[in-house]
Amino acid sequence: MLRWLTAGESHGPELVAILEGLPAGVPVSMAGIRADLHRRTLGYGRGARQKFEQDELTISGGVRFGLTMGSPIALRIGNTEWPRWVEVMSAEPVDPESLPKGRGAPLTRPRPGHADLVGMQKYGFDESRNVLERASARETAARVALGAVARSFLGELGIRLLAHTLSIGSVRVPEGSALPGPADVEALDADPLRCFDAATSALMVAEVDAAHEDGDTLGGVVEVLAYGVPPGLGSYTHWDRRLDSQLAAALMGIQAIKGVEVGDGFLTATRRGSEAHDELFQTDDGIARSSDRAGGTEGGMSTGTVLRVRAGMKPISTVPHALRTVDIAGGGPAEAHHQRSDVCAVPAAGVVAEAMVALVLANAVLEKFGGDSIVETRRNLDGYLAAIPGNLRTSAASDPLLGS
Ligand SMILES: Cc1cc2nc3c(=O)[nH]c(=O)nc-3n(C[C@H](O)[C@H](O)[C@H](O)COP(=O)(O)O)c2cc1C
Ligand SMILES: C=C(O[C@@H]1CC(C(=O)O)=C[C@@H](OP(=O)(O)O)[C@H]1O)C(=O)O
Repeated sequence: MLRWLTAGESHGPELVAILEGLPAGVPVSMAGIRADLHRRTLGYGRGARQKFEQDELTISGGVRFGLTMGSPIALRIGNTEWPRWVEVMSAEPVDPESLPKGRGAPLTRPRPGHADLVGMQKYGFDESRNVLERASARETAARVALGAVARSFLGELGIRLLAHTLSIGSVRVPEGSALPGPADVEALDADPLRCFDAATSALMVAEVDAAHEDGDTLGGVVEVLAYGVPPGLGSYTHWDRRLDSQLAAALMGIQAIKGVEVGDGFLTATRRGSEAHDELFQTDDGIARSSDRAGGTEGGMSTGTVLRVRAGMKPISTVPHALRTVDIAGGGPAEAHHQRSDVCAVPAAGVVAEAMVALVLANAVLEKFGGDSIVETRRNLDGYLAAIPGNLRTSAASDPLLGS
């Protein structure tokens, strides 16, 4: 089993992440993790902080000479903003009078849609600094770093992931458009909205510009695709063993994600049964499916076809055209606190979603195939695929990367 944990605040000295349970021999490079951290900072509509803050990565355990050792992997991501926040985020007590006027001021006008108000109620704070510091999606940098390691493990087994943007606000990629594949990752990284359809991407840019001009914010939908996933990850035998339930929980665990779909999801619920499922037929090299509406899971297990999951993100809650709230210090109506924020962080949410799917799949792979070294895991996977009788095999056409 894979276990992982993150700690750290948005304006604290650093984020810390630990990943435990990965076999030895998995390649892990600082450059690879940094590349993923960089991808998370991209996207048209992100705020100023992404431009000036650098993710300062340190690997402080579990990796030697570029390979995992089987021991817990410890990652640290320094916040280069820290020098400006040393007093405000001091672990030691400080004299409140000595705090800088702006950054150190109590935040008493909770933002609707953010964690501010309920966080104060729940933890007994009289202003929201302690809440927003941890509720902030800054923490997703730590998850993306962990996801990069999980992705490297999956890559060793021929599993490749990518994320792309399906919609921004009301602008959506046309239904039935071609799916991007592993070879398209560079093009997706280069697109301002991580959108595979150039015409739609241009409309999305205009949608972000319009929201920005209006002092408003936007959400949208991202889709994560995983190629090369073997059949049989997860299980129908119990609710929490289902791969789809684990994927849904992981995606919902990302800040601001309010809906998850597996495959065609809610659209499938509107179809008749005859139009909703993926029919099976025999080919020369195995059983194929006529379509991929299910998104690569049946009965809570991966089918061996491309895995496809979606996450819907609500618009950023720090709205420049400030929302109405109450000032809990003086009582009475007020405008919600606003300094700076992203107009739209959907492309970044896609990169985070990819990391979360990678962590879920890595865990599911280890649960099924185990192994203390990557050689052992690969041997177990190959043995399992080879042992599936010929009349039950999935056609390679279902997912060219799987090739079984
Ligand atoms: C990548 C990413 C970037 C975000 N950037 C901001 C931001 O700049 N300002 C903001 O108010 N919320 C931002 N959010 C959303 C908040 O983190 C989120 O609204 C908050 O945690 C409450 O959402 P919840 O109700 O889903 O927990 C971002 C979320 C993600 C995933
Ligand atoms: C710092 C990141 O995202 C932050 C997520 C975030 C929020 O409320 O979630 C609010 C913003 O932080 P601040 O209010 O300090 O500008 C974003 O910049 C990051 O993703 O690295």
